[in-house]
Amino acid sequence: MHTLVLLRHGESTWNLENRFTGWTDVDLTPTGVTQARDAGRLLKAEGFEFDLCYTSVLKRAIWTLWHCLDTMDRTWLPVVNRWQLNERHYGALQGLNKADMAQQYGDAQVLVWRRSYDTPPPPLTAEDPRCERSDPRYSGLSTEQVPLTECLKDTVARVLPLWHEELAPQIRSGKRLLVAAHGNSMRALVKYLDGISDADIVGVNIPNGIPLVYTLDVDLKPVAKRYLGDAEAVAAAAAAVAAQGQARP
Ligand SMILES: O=C(O)[C@@H](CO)OP(=O)(O)O
Repeated sequence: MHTLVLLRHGESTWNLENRFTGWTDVDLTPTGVTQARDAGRLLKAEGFEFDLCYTSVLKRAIWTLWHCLDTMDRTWLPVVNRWQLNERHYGALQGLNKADMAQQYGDAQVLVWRRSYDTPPPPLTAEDPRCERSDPRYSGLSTEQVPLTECLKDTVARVLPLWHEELAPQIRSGKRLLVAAHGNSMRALVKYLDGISDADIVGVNIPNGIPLVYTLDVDLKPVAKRYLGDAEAVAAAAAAVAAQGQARP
């Protein structure tokens, strides 16, 4: 048996402002820092140990991992940053308010943009100042690898090769992994691990800063899965994420 822990970043400044974020590199809020440290406390209290950590190249996930590890007194653990763990690219919606968009286009359209498997939001243009193609952290990628928008299917197409080529072999070799990532890069991985259909993934929302623990068999098939902490609080936090895409009453 293997243990894998996934952790969505704590609340970010744009989570608080209810703005589509995607590849925009925004910071944690004080609440987000507290959530990350609480995640570390929960993991430590249950005696979790890790050999290797993975995160994205976006600071809300990086800081979440650092705060979590600091709370566990494990800042010395090796950390690998991979752009493939970045949040799904939100295209031309990046920076816009989710409730405003629901007011303008309707809750159903915003749900399609946020949660459908294969409908991407409208793309950025390459000339848009929000476009990340000239960002030095992506200088090793081809132009096409830096997306102008993504649906979840596109995110799956970059997360799964990382899973098969790096994460899964590390786990098989006996390493205990902690992966700090984002709502939709985690949904991509959860969809694969749990065999969730394209239709059912629409209803899956990942709360901020709560460790999700998988027990995997020798073939890396999940035999158990649980969020740490109070189950009602976890459900309420996931429901709050789902509600972010609704127009204000
Ligand atoms: O804006 C985003 O990048 C993501 C995560 O915060 O939002 P959503 O939950 O709408 O996919």
